[in-house]
Amino acid sequence: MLGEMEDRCTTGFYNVLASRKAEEAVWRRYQATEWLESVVGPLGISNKPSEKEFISRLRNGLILCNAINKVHPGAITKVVENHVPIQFITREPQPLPAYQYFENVRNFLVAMEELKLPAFEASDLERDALEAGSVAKVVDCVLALKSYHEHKNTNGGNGSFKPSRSPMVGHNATRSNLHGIPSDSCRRLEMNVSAEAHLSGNAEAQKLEGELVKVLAEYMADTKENMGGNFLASFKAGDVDPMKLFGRIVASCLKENEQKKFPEGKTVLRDCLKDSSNLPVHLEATPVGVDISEDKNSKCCQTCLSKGDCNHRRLLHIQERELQDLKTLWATTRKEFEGLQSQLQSDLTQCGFQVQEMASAAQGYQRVLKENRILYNMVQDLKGNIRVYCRVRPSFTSGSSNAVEFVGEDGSLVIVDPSKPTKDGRRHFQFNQVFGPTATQEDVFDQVQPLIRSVMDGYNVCIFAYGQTGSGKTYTMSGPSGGSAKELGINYLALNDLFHMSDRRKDVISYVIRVQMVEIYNEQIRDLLSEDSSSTKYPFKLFITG
Ligand SMILES: Nc1ncnc2c1ncn2[C@@H]1O[C@H](COP(=O)(O)OP(=O)(O)OP(=O)(O)O)[C@@H](O)[C@H]1O
Repeated sequence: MLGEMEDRCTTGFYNVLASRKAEEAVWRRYQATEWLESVVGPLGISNKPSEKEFISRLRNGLILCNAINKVHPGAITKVVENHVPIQFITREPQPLPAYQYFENVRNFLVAMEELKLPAFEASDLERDALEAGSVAKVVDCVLALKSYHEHKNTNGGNGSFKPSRSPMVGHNATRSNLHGIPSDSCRRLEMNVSAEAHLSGNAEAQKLEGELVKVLAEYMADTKENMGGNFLASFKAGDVDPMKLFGRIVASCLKENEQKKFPEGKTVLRDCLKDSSNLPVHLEATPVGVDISEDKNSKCCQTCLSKGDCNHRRLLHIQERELQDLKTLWATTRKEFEGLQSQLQSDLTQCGFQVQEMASAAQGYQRVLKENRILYNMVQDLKGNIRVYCRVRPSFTSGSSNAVEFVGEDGSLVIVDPSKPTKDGRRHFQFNQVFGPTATQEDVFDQVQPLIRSVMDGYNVCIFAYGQTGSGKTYTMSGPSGGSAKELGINYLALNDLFHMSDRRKDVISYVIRVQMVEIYNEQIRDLLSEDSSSTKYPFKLFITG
């Protein structure tokens, strides 16, 4: 029966504290938000934020750094800014890259350490770390900074400052079975929390002790049917040792699962009860979350522990956490770097393939071009190395008898001597092609244009006009003087073509074009471009006319 009562008593006590802790945690979070806004301006979240909102907003460390710099100017010299205007910050802002906000958070934690103010672990700000206690640690830290700020403002920074700790105990706020204790007891446990924040450590402890006594007394009174005369008599007879009973109650508080959330508990209790021979045996035997044996060799730590606190141990713990955070960050960064490296590698390989493809395509193009050129000039050869065309000039006098009797498409021409209309007066000629009196300059050039391309491919070509005076040589080769663009002769059209082709191929080959103009007259060759009229230079390339 006593065991059952102990269990109910313990459960009820926990539930009251859990309920109170939850209320306190909310109130403290609002207090922290309000103070931060008063120091750094609007945070862009509601003034009564949820745990998630609160932590999300502090995650990049910017607000924390700015706040500590306001409280203690110069505490952090370099703050990594996030240039997102406050009005654009959503409830779930885009986080900075991990390494950037880690720098802010780390600088803030170091600055808090230097001010000897309670800090938290960087991992408490992680997105997934919203577990019991992690937000409370951040809130505690902000409120400690707030208290320090107020201390500085009131005392001008004189006198030592002792941050007041959260009055909460490490217990799971979600614990159920709230019905295990009368509801009016719960109500009576509600405290004026704003007044409590100003209580000293001793007064706070005394008040908590008073509340504990009240709860236990009320609970025992409410369960008087279990408190029969035998139980009270056993107290009187000394069968029940009150110290042992209390020890058992406390030991139940420190069950292994609770130890994880309140690892300092055993150390504190050991120190409290070390002079007592009534320390329950099973409390000694209960495994705890923190192994204090590691301190056995350190006299310094033993001394510290005897005072109830060990800064070295706390620092070691913080540094271990930070080391763990750094390891995680390092692993993430290495993974990102490896990803980038393999991406770059595959991009380079891809690039290499594309260059290879382009090179082989260019090679193929050159090969095809060469084949094409060979075939093209072969066709020109097949058409005949020497080609003779005939152009019939239109008659100047209308009505005069025409000597041209027939012009065939196959290049045949029949001439009739008007003075000999018999068979003897008819002469037949065969050319590559015959241009009739109506043929235009363009018709004639179409037939010789393919030869211009052969010139550009390195073949020698000669086009010249031959005929009696007034038959139209100059007209065909140069065009009439003062004529329109349509009447330009072969010389001009061929040169135009040469320059166009040279321009089109300029990326592949550079051409040098030279022009000579000579005249053969009375079997004398004369250079028409030479200033020396007696000059008889005559190696020519393109054409002659005269
Ligand atoms: N196809 C043609 N259509 C119209 N007019 C032409 C044509 N061929 C020649 N003529 C005209 O005939 C005349 C004589 O032509 P052109 O001067 O070209 O002869 P030519 O053979 O160069 O003579 P020469 O040997 O004396 O220099 C010119 O007035 C020219 O304009």
